Amino acid sequence: MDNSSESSHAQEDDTGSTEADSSVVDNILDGDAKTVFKNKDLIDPNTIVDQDRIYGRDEQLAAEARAFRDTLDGERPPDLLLYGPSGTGKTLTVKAVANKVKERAKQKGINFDFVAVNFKTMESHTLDRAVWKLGYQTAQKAGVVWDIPRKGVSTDAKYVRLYEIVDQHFDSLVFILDEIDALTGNKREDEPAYSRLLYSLSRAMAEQHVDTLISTVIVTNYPKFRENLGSRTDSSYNPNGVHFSDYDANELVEILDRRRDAFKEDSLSDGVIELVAAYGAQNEGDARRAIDLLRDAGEIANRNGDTEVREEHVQAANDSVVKNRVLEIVGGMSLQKKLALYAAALVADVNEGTAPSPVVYRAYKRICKMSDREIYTQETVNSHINKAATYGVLESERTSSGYKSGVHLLFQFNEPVEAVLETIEEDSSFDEIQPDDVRSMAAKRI
Ligand SMILES: Nc1ncnc2c1ncn2[C@@H]1O[C@H](COP(=O)(O)OP(=O)(O)OP(=O)(O)O)[C@@H](O)[C@H]1O
Repeated sequence: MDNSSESSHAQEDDTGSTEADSSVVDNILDGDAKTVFKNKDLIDPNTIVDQDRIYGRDEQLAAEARAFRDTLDGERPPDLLLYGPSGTGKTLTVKAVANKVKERAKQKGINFDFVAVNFKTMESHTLDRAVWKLGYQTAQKAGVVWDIPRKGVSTDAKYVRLYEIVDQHFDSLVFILDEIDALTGNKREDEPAYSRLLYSLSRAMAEQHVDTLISTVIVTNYPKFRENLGSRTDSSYNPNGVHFSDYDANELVEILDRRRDAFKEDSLSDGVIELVAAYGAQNEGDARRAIDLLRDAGEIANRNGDTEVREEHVQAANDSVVKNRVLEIVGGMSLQKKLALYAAALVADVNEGTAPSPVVYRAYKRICKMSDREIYTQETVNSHINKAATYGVLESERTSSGYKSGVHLLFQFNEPVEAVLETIEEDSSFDEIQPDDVRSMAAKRI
């Protein structure tokens, strides 16, 4: 008690004093850990959960198990191509099966392992960088030092060291290559880097670089990447395709239900899982986003000192996810693009989420006058708004119905209009604009 009054004193006397800060920290660290979580790992996006927590993917698990079974017979497993939208269990299922195979292989004295690499997260998408990363991860799995610098060593030399490690440490190895289509390489080269990488990996055994049985599993949202494979890769690379579709709300309920024990008993109130699943289904049926939302709701409950996660925590978590998504897109826009989008959002706000372009242009002109900005042509304003469409904030369609001035564009918001408005209004350049004035003008003209 005394401590807290001392600390508030310290803050008044000396703003930013470390004394005040450290007592806030001490209070949190010394206090009882009040948390709704029991086993947070279960809702960590990187955890590979056991098979009994994987829902509705029997067909895919079976296809993967059939392929990997060959390892146990001393054969090279066929290459796999796992495709489908984000967060649909591609990585989870293949790693779960690979872990099982690893256990069984060990019992048979076979040294099997898998090396998973995501190419999207690399800062450069060249073949050289990809081979370096593959080598680095493989060395980690083998428990040896990857002694090759990123620069100053040829790509060939990197391959040589990679194959040396593979050959010395594994009887059978699967490379799980996530988002390989990001590996575009140098634009001047006519064959994309991923095509060259696949070719090399598929030829490693035939060219006797290794005795290890090597195969690949490609995980992608974009199976069309195959159309750009070079002809030699195309003829040597024939994976078994496994499709993953997105989840509906009921499937997400089943998935989330199997992670209930991430929370303490009775700390998830009724309806929470269903609400998270409903938001998840709106978010393209992506289980990752649904699990993240459930965890975020738990964090909010913790921050509020609540012992139970309730629907209001889920709503708050979802609002913040939506706001961050909108901020990511809108935050990077130029002022003129923001003015155009703001006009569209204000019109949509009084018209159930849709905005006809002629009304938007009037609203835009009014906004520019209020804030003393240069007024661009209608064509430019439409094209500025269409830019937001490419990021998925809204959709635009050409129509001649529903509004008196002939053929025009109709903008339909995908993201909640309030989130767009709130995000733009945080920019101080918008302070002089009176949104209600624009809203009432728009309402009269629709
Ligand atoms: N059928 C399922 N049952 C249980 N959990 C699932 C299921 N599908 C996905 N998940 C969970 O959702 C999250 C995302 O899954 P995963 O990483 O496998 O997606 P992905 O299809 O590989 O996505 P991306 O294409 O973005 O790499 C993980 O936390 C995973 O555990």
